[in-house]
Amino acid sequence: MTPGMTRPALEVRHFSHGYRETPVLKDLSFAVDRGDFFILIGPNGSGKTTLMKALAGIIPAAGSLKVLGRPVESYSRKALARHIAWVPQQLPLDFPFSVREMVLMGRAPHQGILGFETREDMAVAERIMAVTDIGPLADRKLNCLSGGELQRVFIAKALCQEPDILLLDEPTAFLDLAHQIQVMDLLEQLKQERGITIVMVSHDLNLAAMYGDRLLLMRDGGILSLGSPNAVLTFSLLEAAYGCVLLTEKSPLGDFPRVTTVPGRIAKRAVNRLCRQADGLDAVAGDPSREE
Ligand SMILES: Nc1ncnc2c1ncn2[C@@H]1O[C@H](COP(=O)(O)OP(=O)(O)OP(=O)(O)O)[C@@H](O)[C@H]1O
Repeated sequence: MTPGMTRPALEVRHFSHGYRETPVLKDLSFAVDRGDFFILIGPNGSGKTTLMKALAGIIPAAGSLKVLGRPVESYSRKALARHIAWVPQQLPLDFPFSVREMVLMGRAPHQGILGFETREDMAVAERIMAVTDIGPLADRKLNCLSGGELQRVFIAKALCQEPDILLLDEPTAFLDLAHQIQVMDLLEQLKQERGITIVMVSHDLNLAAMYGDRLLLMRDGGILSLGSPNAVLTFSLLEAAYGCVLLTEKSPLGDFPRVTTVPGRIAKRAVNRLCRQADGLDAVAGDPSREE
């Protein structure tokens, strides 16, 4: 076994970051195991993107970060890019490049000083464009693509880096349902067949439940919970994080939870019904006019 294979992919110790005076990441410590599908969840503004940017080295953070057992500072920029690839949430639209050119840019960390593409670089790019379903778009300019197509191009560019660790900020945000599953299946396949560690942000708790090995639930710049989907996606933790009622139950698809959003009017009716039951007024059950 290669030295360092047993070390976590990422080790975060006492990570803190603030924008101006406001603390956004508050002393976070955790590790991501190699080959894990690790998903960050949490409400808007809880610090998920900031944490991902700090892991990707885009913004500084106080504390320490080890990548594959080595301090992140010990890597050159190019060496780090051979280990970690990053797909941001906000994708640049204004590049005057074709899809193929953009995907090939992912090969840069593997190229020599002159940056010429080899036959192998071209073959890797073509293979990855095929698996990400963007082959037919190869000659289109980026500014002529839909949001979902652009998202798949940037995922393909990151995969072209052939990284050990893939960081993705809401990679399914602009995708239709079929492409959401296609991208998540592809990430799962990369994890299973190549041992790639996947760290991603998602607002989709059901995708997180179905694909995640471990979930990190953030609230207000801190870690509210870290563990398996069954441990993290509980009624009380989700209510504490999101401040709304979410129905959690065992999924009919496997040993993971299914989370259903509950509209306010239905939550209110359910609470009213429970209150009436507690008061011994069950006779009104079934009379919708009494449920409001
Ligand atoms: N460049 C910035 N300057 C100042 N404050 C920022 C900046 N970027 C983010 N913030 C603030 O930091 C906090 C965390 O933002 P962040 O984008 O990390 O949250 P998030 O959990 O990813 O949110 P979302 O789910 O909405 O994408 C928010 O209060 C946000 O307003």
